[in-house]
Amino acid sequence: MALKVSNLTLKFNHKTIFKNISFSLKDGSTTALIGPNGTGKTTLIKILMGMLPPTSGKFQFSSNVKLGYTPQFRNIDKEYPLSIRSFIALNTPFFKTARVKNALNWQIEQMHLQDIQSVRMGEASGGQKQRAYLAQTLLDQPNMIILDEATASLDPVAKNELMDLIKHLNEKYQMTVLFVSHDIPLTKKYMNNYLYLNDGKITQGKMKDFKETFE
Ligand SMILES: Nc1ncnc2c1ncn2[C@@H]1O[C@H](COP(=O)(O)OP(=O)(O)OP(=O)(O)O)[C@@H](O)[C@H]1O
Repeated sequence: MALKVSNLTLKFNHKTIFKNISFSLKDGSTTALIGPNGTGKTTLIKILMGMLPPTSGKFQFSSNVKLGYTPQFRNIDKEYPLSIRSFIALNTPFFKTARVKNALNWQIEQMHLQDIQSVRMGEASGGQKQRAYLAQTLLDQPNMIILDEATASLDPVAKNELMDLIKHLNEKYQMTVLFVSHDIPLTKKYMNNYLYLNDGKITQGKMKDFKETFE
C-alpha cells in the first residue's frame, strides 16, 4: 500500500469540508481524484502534502514512497526571464556536476522539451510549461506523484501528450499516480481508479465504472 488514509476530517471554522474519509492507494496504481468545484480536492491534497493539519484522523505514506508534487497550474508572467531548462533546474545545486547535468538532460528529453529548452518559460505554451513543472518534480526521482489539475488549462492535444507521459511513467517505472481533475473523459482514458469527493464524503472504485456526472 502506498498511502492509507483513515477517518480524515477537515473543518474550516464551523464549516465541515469532509468528514471521516478513509481510502488507500496501492503501489503502482493510477487514481483520479474527482469531484465538483469547491468540494475539497485541493484541501485534501494540501493535507497529504503536510501543508495543512487535518482536524482529526490520520494518513500514512508507506516508508518506501518518495513523493513528488506538481501543484495547481500557476500563471507565469510573460516577462519571466528563466529558460525552460533553467526553470527545470531550479532545485538543483548551483554548480552542476556531470551527474546532475545528465539527469537534467534525461528529464528534458523524457518530457519532450529538448528542442525548446532555451525558450523562456514566459513564452512557453501551457503544455510546455506543464511538462516543465513535471520535469522539475521528476528530477527528484519520486516513485509517487500527485498532480493537481495538471491539464485544466491545456488544449486537447497538449492534454493527451501530458497524460501519455504520465501513463508512460506509470507503466515503465510503476510510478503511483494521484491525479486531481474535473475531466471525466480524460480520466476514464488514462486512470484506472477513481476517488470521488462530494458532499463531505469519498467513494472509491474503478474509473470505467464511474457513473456520476457533475459540473
Ligand atoms: N483556508 C481556508 N479557510 C476557509 N475555507 C477554505 C480555505 N481553503 C479552502 N476553503 C474552502 O474549502 C472548500 C474546498 O476548497 P478546495 O479548493 O479544496 O476545493 P476543490 O475541490 O479543490 O475545488 P476546485 O475543484 O474548484 O479546485 C471551498 O469551499 C473553499 O472555499
